[in-house]
Amino acid sequence: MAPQISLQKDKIRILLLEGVHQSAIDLLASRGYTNVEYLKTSLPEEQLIEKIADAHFVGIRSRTQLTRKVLENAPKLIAIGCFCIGTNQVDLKAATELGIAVFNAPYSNTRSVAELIIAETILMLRGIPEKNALCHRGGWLKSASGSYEARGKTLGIIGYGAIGSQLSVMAEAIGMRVIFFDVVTKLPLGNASQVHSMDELLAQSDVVSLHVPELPSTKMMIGGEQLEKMKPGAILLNASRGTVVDIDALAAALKSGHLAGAAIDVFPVEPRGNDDEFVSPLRGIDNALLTPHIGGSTMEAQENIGVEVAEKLATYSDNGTTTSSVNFPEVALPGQGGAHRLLHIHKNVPGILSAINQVFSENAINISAQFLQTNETLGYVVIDVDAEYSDLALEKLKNIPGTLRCRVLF
Ligand SMILES: NC(=O)C1=CN([C@@H]2O[C@H](COP(=O)(O)OP(=O)(O)OC[C@H]3O[C@@H](n4cnc5c(N)ncnc54)[C@H](O)[C@@H]3O)[C@@H](O)[C@H]2O)C=CC1
Ligand SMILES: O=C(O)C(=O)COP(=O)(O)O
Repeated sequence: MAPQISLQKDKIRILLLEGVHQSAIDLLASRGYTNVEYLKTSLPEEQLIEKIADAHFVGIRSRTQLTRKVLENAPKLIAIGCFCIGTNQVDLKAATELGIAVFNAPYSNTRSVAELIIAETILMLRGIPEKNALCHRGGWLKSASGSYEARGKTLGIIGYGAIGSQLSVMAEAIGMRVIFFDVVTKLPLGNASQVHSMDELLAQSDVVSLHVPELPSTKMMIGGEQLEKMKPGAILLNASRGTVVDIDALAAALKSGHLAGAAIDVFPVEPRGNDDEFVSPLRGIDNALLTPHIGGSTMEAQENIGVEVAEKLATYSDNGTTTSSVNFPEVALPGQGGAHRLLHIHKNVPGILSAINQVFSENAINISAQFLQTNETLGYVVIDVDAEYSDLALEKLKNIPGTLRCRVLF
């Protein structure tokens, strides 16, 4: 039977992991949600299952793995807030099948990533990581050999989305030639141009920067073969996802000297928190500039993300609005006035809508407003009724076969 959720705000439990910004807690409090458990790290699966068992909302960043097993053990969960861009850490199929809405912050940290990549481009073209490491060991490598200006060099961007396209504009501003490869035809900004294959991009670029999401099609998209196709002395930058690059092949390409350097922000396996050890085949390679997944970690980005995602969760909780959800049909809902609002999330299969409408006609319940939106998998119906009928309607609605979640808002 689908879980019934209709609670006073102080009974709504919110679990926030991975040290999301204080702005999220403040926003939630300003909307009346104070029952928040706050952890600075992600949790391993078993501990997560324990914590999430009672949670109505969970907030995570890129590290917490919300697997099907975890979600199936979260009977009260209404929505997930990814306080970041990527949603690959969530089993979206499972979330959708379970009627759990997922939200993220698609833009708030994009500028931070693009700025970091510009900085790294310049540092890598000058061989700074290696020179810096030598200085720390008492060495002194004062030499122009292998050091270049960014001006006039070719930057190849793989994935020309929110980050890739901003990077394109910034790179042109320092005099770089920009080419990009994307699976979708994109409007090139400035003088950038789209190339038709990744091989073409790899063959032409002095610096290659990856800005694709983690998808089955992007996993290991840069392996030994692709690294081989890069120009000798080229530089690889990855601030997308660790699984996009074959890290062992990259270590080999750096050790052989085929690549001049790499700046890597994301790794196939990352520590859960700041107290855990970072293990990687790239450790100890001086011309690898390694950063602990901080592409989007600026005060500005984190504060904005905190507000943005907390706002989406609070609004979904308050009135059922799903605008910009990554897996739910999008509905922007007006206030409900004095009515009680029933939210019915169901499998998108034939017959459910008529079963829903039957509940109201058979029980002579007047509907004051009704909203419906579907996507391939889900149907989302919102029905406003007089307060006196909501308990009866809820009871009947949640027993309709195919119901995933049903709750009432007072
Ligand atoms: N290091 C960090 O802290 C951060 C990392 N990220 C990562 O960066 C990724 C990209 O972010 P956005 O630019 O905002 O995403 P986006 O969705 O705006 O752009 C991604 C682009 O990649 C393209 N793409 C997809 N598959 C491709 C393929 N096989 N080959 C070439 N292009 C392909 C898409 O068509 C799209 O244009 C995020 O998904 C996230 O994983 C995002 C923010 C911070
Ligand atoms: O926004 C993203 O996708 C990121 O990778 C940033 O992740 P984070 O919030 O820093 O764990």
